[in-house]
Amino acid sequence: MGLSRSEVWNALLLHKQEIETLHMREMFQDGGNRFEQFSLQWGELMLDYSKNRITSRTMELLLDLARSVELEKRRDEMFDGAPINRTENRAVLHTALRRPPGYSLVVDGLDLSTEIADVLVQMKDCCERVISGSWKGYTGKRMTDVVNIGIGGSDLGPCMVTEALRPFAHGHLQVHFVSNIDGTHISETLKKLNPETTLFIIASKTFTTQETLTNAMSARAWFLTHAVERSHIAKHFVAVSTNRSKVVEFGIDDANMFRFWDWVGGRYSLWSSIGLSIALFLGFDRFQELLNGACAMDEHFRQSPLEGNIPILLALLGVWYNNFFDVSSHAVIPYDQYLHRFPAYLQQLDMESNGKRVDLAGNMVEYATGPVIWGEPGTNSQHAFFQLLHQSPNFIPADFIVPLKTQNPIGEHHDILLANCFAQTEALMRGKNEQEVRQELDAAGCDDSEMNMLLPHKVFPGNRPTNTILLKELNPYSLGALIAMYEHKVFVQGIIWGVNSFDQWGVELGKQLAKAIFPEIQGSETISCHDSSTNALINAYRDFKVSDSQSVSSQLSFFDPE
Ligand SMILES: O=P(O)(O)OC[C@H]1O[C@](O)(CO)[C@@H](O)[C@@H]1O
Repeated sequence: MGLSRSEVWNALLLHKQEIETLHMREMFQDGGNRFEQFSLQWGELMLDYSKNRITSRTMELLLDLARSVELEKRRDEMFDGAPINRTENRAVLHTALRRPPGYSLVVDGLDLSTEIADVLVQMKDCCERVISGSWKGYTGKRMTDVVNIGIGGSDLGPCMVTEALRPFAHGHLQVHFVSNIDGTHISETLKKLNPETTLFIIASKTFTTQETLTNAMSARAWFLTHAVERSHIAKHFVAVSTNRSKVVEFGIDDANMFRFWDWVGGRYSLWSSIGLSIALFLGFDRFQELLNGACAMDEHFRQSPLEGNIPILLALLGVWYNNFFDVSSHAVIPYDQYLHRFPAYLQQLDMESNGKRVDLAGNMVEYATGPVIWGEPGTNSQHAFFQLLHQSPNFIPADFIVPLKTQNPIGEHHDILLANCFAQTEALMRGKNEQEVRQELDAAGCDDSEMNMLLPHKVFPGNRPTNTILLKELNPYSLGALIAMYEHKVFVQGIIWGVNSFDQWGVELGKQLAKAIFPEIQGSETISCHDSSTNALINAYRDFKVSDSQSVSSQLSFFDPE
């Protein structure tokens, strides 16, 4: 029977109607300690989910929903290496990358732990050589800069982590990330670099990704204009990939390849050798702490009962709004500038995983799946889109992520930051009702006509749900745990919705069409084989290129409305 026709789904629909009119403000007033009831402490991480539109009955029903899809069994299948990525017939074992040494995991007769340990040793050795300066460039100088060239999972995770953990960096190296095919990205990055002291990491699981290979070739060409000798490439280019033959074909020394495996999904790969840029920036020990934090969260996810399990609770709350309140978006607001890339990272993790319209059997789902994930750090976001969070007709649930310790204790900055954060979740929950606005306007001396004009604009409906995730400190260990927490949240939602969270066929069509359009853009024929819109766009660009190459003035007249 389909999920949306199941008994528990119907019970949730009915329950939603019962509690729909309840306001969280009243729920907090109605005796009992909601915070105690709906919060969890796990090590140095605390989840406060009391500011949600839930009662204890809601949570019982949501937990029943989780049980009805045999969540625990499905979770164990993932950890044990069953081929749960069915459309690609692969296991999903990024969790194996962060297990402690000596933990054996045999899949298809192969002990993965030995392979994983070997690559970690290779990464550690590379880090030690680069950090100590014994890894020398073609003129005998030590490396000062590392450029990670990759895209999607081969960029977003390492980029987010190195930004988040900047205060923990060794200070011996700068890291740069080049992902976009837009030549601006690599050009602006290369401008800052000295070829004699730069190490390029070409990071691509498949080693066939157009953006990464094009950027890598441009980097190699730039390097060779300075270094001249091709043999120098070995000292300045390393690769991270599952595809040895393509790496060698590209011209990277076999010894300079750090491998990983097809059972590591791109968006789950920062724990693998894709994390080399992280390890180089922070030092290998700190990278290991990141793995340890993730491993601790894995154990929490595997062993805690459903009702005390942080990723499961977050996933169920997401399902509650997505499927029963028709909310299709979820905001993530870190109150920490170092986490400024965290929402972008989560977008791929969540949306590439659960943005699916068919279930595992290939049937269309009859309910919403993955929400749109978006966000920006506080307090900047307060001055950008919080207006909508507070007063739009529909509500958008949000996660507030808050490290209690600042790495930059200057003046009162941190106290003001946290005051704002706590005020926002309180305001979103409480709102401001008509009576309160009236009192305020009265006190300000408003007459009746002004009062009536202003009143509706100044009312805040409140009842807008938030989760607050407090971390004692943002450090490698807690960040590892935080990322793993979201990975498992996404996994749980995928299980509930019955989709394959580990493939991404939806990115293929655009890639295929771009391959067809590329030669058309470079040719001399007027294009007429697409729809009229696409033909016109291609032809406009081709015409522009011709006129641009003839004169700068014709370039300007192209945009002239006359
Ligand atoms: O690491 P690769 O193989 O270059 O792929 C990069 C990214 O491209 C995608 O396949 C989507 O286009 C992602 O899933 C992946 O993280």
